[in-house]
Amino acid sequence: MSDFSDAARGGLSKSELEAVLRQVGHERYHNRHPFHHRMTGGDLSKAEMQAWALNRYCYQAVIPRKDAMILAHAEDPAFRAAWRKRIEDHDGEDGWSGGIARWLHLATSLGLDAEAVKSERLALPATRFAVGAYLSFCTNRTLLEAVASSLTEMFSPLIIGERVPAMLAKYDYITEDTLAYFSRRPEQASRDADFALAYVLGHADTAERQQQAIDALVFKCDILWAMLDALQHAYGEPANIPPGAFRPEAA
Ligand SMILES: O=C(O)c1cc(C(=O)O)c2c(n1)C(=O)C(=O)c1cc(C(=O)O)[nH]c1-2
Repeated sequence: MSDFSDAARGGLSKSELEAVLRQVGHERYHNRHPFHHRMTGGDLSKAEMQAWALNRYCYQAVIPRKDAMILAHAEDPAFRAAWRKRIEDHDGEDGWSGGIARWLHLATSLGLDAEAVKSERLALPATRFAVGAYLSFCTNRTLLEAVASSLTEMFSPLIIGERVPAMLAKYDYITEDTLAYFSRRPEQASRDADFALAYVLGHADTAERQQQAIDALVFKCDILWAMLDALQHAYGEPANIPPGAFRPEAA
């Protein structure tokens, strides 16, 4: 396992920087998390699956807001034209015909109440803090760092490829319809990650900026990791459900 805090020392070529970024994902992406392994191993209770969907809704809901922050920081119209597709993917034409609506469908297919999910009231405190940290990172850091923080999407087709077949095989209450959200994501994520990676490789033109890009991706892996830590701590064995958070009987 690497400490990436000094990875750009002396400056890297574009291909070396790309290799470091891919190594960050290889070592730190949330497909390495025990909660993900329990999910793909068929070991989650239905309550844990519901808690995952309910908490993950908060992440989905913040994505277009952080992308709007990125748009606001971008001075190049061509950049904005490319990046705004991400907001359209999540919000759809009318707010409820894109990815957020499909995530809500996933949650309600698991038996959750749509209004309870949308209210985010029952999410874990750590989920709220993690998601809020992502939004403020993209608000307060440079455009390069915000774009680099989206590069976890380079690895999301991998985790989706692990998750979807396992969920269909191991949980009898999960169907293709439940998981419709994921059918479009790998293609969208590859398009978005290719664009973001080209931007980062083109704009991280000093050792300092390269290190900022690496740190941003490490930070984002930490966000995703912290969200699964919180789920495991709250709903795994023994359960430690914080006051006010989702309880299975209240679903
Ligand atoms: O299923 C996943 O594990 C996963 C991971 C990620 C990610 O790596 O950030 C995203 C998504 N899904 C996703 O659906 C999504 O729309 C998305 C947007 C972003 C981003 O940072 O802009 N990440 C992700």
